[in-house]
Amino acid sequence: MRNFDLVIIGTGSGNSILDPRFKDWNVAVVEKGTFGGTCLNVGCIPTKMFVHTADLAATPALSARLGVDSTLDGVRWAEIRDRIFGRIDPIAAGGREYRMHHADNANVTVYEGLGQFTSPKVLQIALNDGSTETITAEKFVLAAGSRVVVPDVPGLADVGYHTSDTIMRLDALPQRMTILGSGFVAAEFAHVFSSYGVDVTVIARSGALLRGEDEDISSRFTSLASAKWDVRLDRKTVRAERAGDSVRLHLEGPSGAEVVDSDVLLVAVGRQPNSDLLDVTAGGITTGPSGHVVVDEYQRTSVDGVYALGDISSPYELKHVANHESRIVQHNLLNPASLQASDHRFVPHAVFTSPQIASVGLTEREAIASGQRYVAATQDYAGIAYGWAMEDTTGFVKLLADPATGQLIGAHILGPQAASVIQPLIQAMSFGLGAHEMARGQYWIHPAMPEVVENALLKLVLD
Ligand SMILES: Cc1cc2nc3c(=O)[nH]c(=O)nc-3n(C[C@H](O)[C@H](O)[C@H](O)COP(=O)(O)OP(=O)(O)OC[C@H]3O[C@@H](n4cnc5c(N)ncnc54)[C@H](O)[C@@H]3O)c2cc1C
Ligand SMILES: NC(=O)c1ccc[n+]([C@@H]2O[C@H](COP(=O)([O-])OP(=O)(O)OC[C@H]3O[C@@H](n4cnc5c(N)ncnc54)[C@H](O)[C@@H]3O)[C@@H](O)[C@H]2O)c1
Repeated sequence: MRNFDLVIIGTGSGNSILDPRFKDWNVAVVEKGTFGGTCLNVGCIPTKMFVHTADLAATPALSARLGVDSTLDGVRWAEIRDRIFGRIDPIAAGGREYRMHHADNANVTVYEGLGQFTSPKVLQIALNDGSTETITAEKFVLAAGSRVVVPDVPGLADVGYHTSDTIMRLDALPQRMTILGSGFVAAEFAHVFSSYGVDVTVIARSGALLRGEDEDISSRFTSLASAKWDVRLDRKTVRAERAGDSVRLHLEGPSGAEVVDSDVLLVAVGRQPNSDLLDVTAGGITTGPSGHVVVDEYQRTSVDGVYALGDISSPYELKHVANHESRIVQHNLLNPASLQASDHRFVPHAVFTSPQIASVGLTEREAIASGQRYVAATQDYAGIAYGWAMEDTTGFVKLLADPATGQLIGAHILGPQAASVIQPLIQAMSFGLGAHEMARGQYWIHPAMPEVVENALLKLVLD
């Protein structure tokens, strides 16, 4: 059994831990799939590259309203797909090559295969070449991420469905696509494929899309989406079958039984942590009810010397969180006498759909549930000069603040460039800048989009 100073399992954010400071450590990296993990290969990066082209494809339909007539002549799917993966795949391959063969990594052994704990700090690896190797180490980093959940719908396994892992590599654009689910992945791919001209049906279990968002955001988005896509709310999916060339879903909803036929079915009902694949229980590592590895503020698991980061331990399932935690684990490995804690106070997210959505801090529902005193203010994009230029009629910024201190406790945006417009609000919350101080303590470029934030801040009625 080979012994290491450090074993890292997973090459998503786990792969960023190693730098020259680890040159004297004997390190093993274990990866069962494509180097670089979810974000690079099947997540954030390719999806946003598709979203950018979808935004372009959607522009002619929007610009006629402003007196600029143009037409969408076509979407060259195969060319878009091959350009995107022609850029990403070599990055993944280059990362693998670097870790496996570059002189910088002379102290690193890469094992390509599935790692599973057999006892505390003992990992058995089923290598891709069919052999098995068992390794052990003083320290471990669990960075094995999460995977797509497939719901238990009778017939689903036999009809041929896609997930976010496969949908971006379709051979050709379908005419009709059904998306089962109503979260991040559903909202982003519905925008991508509908902008390319695909007829999209979205099936939601509950009465709203993106219902984890602030209620005002979720209800505005649900009504905008329902005008563009065939949105079926409050539906239970009871069965799936093939009907000729179509995938048929049998649903039950407010008006009884119905069927939806489409050429392609995308299943997007969430992700689950890979703690079971890794058999962390055999490694003595505690998991919570959701299967996430339990960590303390220093990213330490229940076993001394074993750290975890990213989707395997984080309910946020976001790349910027995995990256932050990876920096914390890196520091704590190198500085055991002065541990740093992760900062999860203000974790933002954005949904790159149309319109974009971005959020940080408490929703109004959460603020009410917390029992704390708060004030809220809303500013429409339509009320600022750049909103006039865009003739935007649906976007808004909603802020929540503590009236006693002036500190922001939540910010929610639906509208153009929401993911960028929200950044100064994240900064203010992270550094404790008061709402009115933020509004009046700096210039706001006129007439630019962030004026929507300035005006929302000024509307907050503080003590
Ligand atoms: C479609 C999609 C779009 C997304 N878009 C965004 C976005 O825009 N912004 C954002 O912040 N987040 C986004 N995310 C989420 C983001 O991709 C994840 O939060 C992030 O990649 C998690 O990183 P990680 O390092 O924890 O895990 P991963 O990147 O998943 O890495 C885990 C690695 O571990 C390997 N592994 C797993 N089990 C084992 C084992 N037993 N043995 C060996 N290797 C193993 C896996 O093969 C994988 O390579 C998106 C996710 C999806 C699916
Ligand atoms: N822009 C981003 O940051 C981004 C983009 C994509 C994904 N992600 C990450 O990936 C994770 C996974 O995304 P996702 O959209 O798959 O999950 P999600 O948790 O965002 O949404 C899943 C949705 O499916 C619904 N659902 C669950 N079971 C169902 C069933 N049996 N039938 C119908 N609906 C069902 C849920 O109610 C929920 O609305 C997200 O949590 C997110 O953190 C992030």
